[in-house]
Amino acid sequence: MHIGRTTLSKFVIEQTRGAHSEMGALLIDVAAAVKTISGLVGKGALSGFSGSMDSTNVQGEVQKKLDVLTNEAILRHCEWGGQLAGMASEEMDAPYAIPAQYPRGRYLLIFDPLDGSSNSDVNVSVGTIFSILQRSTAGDAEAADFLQPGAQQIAAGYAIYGPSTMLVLTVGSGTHGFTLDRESGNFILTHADIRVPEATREFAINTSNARFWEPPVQRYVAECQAGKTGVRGEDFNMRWIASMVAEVHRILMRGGIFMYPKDSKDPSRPGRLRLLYEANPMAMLVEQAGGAASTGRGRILEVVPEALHQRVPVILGSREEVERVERYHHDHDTGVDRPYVSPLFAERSLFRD
Ligand SMILES: O=P(O)(O)OC[C@H]1O[C@](O)(COP(=O)(O)O)[C@@H](O)[C@@H]1O
Ligand SMILES: [Mg+2]
Ligand SMILES: [Mg+2]
Repeated sequence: MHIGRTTLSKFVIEQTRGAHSEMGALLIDVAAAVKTISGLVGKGALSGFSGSMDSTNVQGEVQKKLDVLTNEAILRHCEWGGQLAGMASEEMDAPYAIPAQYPRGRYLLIFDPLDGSSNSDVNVSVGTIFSILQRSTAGDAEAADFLQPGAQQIAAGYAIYGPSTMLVLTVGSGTHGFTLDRESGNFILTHADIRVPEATREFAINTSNARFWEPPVQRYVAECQAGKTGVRGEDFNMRWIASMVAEVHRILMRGGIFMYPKDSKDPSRPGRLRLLYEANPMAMLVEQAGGAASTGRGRILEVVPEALHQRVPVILGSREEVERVERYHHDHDTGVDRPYVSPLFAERSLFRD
């Protein structure tokens, strides 16, 4: 495909020809919503929408004004087109029913309208994540219709609102990036067939949670930190933006591993990130780009969902690194590995003679 002048509309019409031709129109509506959100987010403090609301969402998180506005933007752009049986989002307790006056279709759209929203007031990249599933029959969707393993996604993508706005998309045949041309208003294919480098030396994890991690993750991170002096024999670099979209985008561009693993901080939660509208779409994008996405104990895309807002451990990125972390989980679960000993307490450390 000729890079430079292929627009998103042209691309999706070509790629969804046949069984999923109606989905092309839905993706074009999603892209229109992304453009609206890009404008809103890009105004920054001038929009008058900085800061938090008095409300919390279903996960008990204080909603930002932008969480609510971006959610509305996607609902309004996508509800009328006739492709959808329903929508669900991080910001709504239950699925959104398509208003009676609009036609229905067989697709389900589930999204995180503003990912990394804690960053929106500090002018750091945020994003939108979305996943498209299908219902076997047309009609109004219920929550149970969304509870499908990620392997059944028909399409997935994210938008990143950074110095440039990009929409990164898969319809099951590779992962492709489009950059918003602000002059023409078109998304132009600028990153065809993105490939995640297999081996890398960059990791991303919120180390403030280190004491709550399981031993396999403590082992992996300790080995990265030990660098040249440890078993890896090489120095690693670390990044943490606190915006999953920005982390995944960096990994798609230059490799690395991103982890929000299982931890014991809140025993009622098996992880921080949400399966259906954060982990699954990102897992599909990363796998389609040749990377891997795991809970540490299995492929994310094979997790059978039990609830709309279910959380899941996430370890994704360059294949070799993800497989190593999986191996450490396996070693731990089967008792093969030695217990992790903090360097502070190891032989000839601060606390030993
Ligand atoms: O506060 P932490 O632990 O750094 O969490 C950051 C994580 O939370 C998230 O911001 C959650 O997304 P939301 O902003 O959509 O709730 C992820 O993007 C990111 O990986
Ligand atoms: Mg999010
Ligand atoms: Mg969000």
